[in-house]
Amino acid sequence: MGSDILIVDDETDIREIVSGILSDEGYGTRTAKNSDEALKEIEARQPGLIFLDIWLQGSRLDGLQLLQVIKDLNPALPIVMISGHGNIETAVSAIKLGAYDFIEKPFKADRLVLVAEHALEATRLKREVNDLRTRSGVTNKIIGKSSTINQLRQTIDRVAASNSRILITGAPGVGKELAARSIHAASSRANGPFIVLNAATIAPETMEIELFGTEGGDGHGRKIGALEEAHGGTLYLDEIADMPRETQGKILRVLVEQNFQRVNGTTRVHVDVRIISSSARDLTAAIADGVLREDLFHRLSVVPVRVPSLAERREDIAELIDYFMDQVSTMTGMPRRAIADDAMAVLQSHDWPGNIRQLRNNVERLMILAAGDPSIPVTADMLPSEIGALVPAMPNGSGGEKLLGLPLREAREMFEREYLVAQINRFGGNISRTAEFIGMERSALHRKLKSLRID
Ligand SMILES: Nc1ncnc2c1ncn2[C@@H]1O[C@H](COP(=O)(O)OP(=O)(O)OP(=O)(O)O)[C@@H](O)[C@H]1O
Repeated sequence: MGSDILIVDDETDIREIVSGILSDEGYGTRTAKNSDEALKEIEARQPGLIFLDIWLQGSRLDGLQLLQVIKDLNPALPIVMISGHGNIETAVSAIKLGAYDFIEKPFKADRLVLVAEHALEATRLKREVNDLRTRSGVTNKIIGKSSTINQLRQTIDRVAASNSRILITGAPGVGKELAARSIHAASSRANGPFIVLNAATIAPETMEIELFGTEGGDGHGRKIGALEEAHGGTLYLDEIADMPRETQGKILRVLVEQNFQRVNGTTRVHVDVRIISSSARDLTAAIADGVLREDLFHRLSVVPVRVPSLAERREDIAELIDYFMDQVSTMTGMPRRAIADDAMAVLQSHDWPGNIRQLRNNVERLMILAAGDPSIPVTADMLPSEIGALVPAMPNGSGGEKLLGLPLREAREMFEREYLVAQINRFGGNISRTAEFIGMERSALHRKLKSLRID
């Protein structure tokens, strides 16, 4: 059976006709003659789509009022208004209130079916996009409560409102693109496109086609470039210093003139695009080396924004891990794992040269590889070696991960125990030789071994 459609109209004929046409198409239908019946049906089970008469005579709420109540209950539920001949203005106000579309009486069966199909399809796509966003982690949520990340949030809010060009700097994987997306989402261009062009991943010879598009020829078909696609929105130019110098000159012209020519084109294309650029490189050095044009740098960097590295905000690590666990779990269905104190201590003291991206990858790897019962917390020795390797190893060759989860006194005892056992073994159990080597009196070593409970 197709989706479940609720038809709300005070006229019996209309209810029957609409319901008949839609059930012939394979949809499940229900009907209601007034607002209370409609709300009861929605309460019993949420329909996939509602056809709603604008007037709804003899009803406690008229069509427009009911529309508002339903939209408050569930903003995502699509509603198509049924409008009488001559009240198009009301139908238009219904659309402003959130209705998906309207059909005007008398209507043709084809038109009714088409509108139903479109409304259901649009809702399905919206749901799918949301779902994919959550699964792929492409959300605009900036996680963290550290003062450095709060400062970044404030800067984003401040710069979003202006239309100025922004240059975002920060180490690889710190969240520069996420910051750019957040700026776009908080700006007046939020409903326009956000287009990403990563100069580091595009071959220099195709850069201009990607950026400006082409009229075709030269073995390429016609193609719209990123600048044109971003019209009315934001273009994010990632790794700006990786652009060929010649292209940099052309970008500079676009910034000055707000228009450009497609490759092999003859006319100029006018665009309204906000440019946010970024780089993980030291741009002063890139300018000195002649890699980045200084004039372009100044044009792009009207407002500089720096995203702090993860090592500058270690207090956010626990919350980030929690967030990524949720994300990976939604994405893959794998259960979340609790992190034991010693493992958390290692994760928080790691340097994270790949920043948040590396942390996210490691959380994912951990969830895939941490063997055993999912209800057992992940301990330090279960962490990927990439992270554990930076922790000093213990004398017995095992990783020293556990040490970091302990207070100094216990950590020292643990180390001394492992150290002494290894030395005694090295000297074949000979306490005198061990004492001599480690620089202790024989009697002191005996006392030490006793206090550490080493036989
Ligand atoms: N504060 C944060 N909260 C939640 N997720 C974050 C945060 N910062 C970054 N991420 C996530 O980390 C990953 C890397 O972020 P992003 O791609 O924005 O980094 P980048 O600095 O642009 O990287 P590159 O230097 O490689 O271009 C993304 O999955 C992003 O969603």
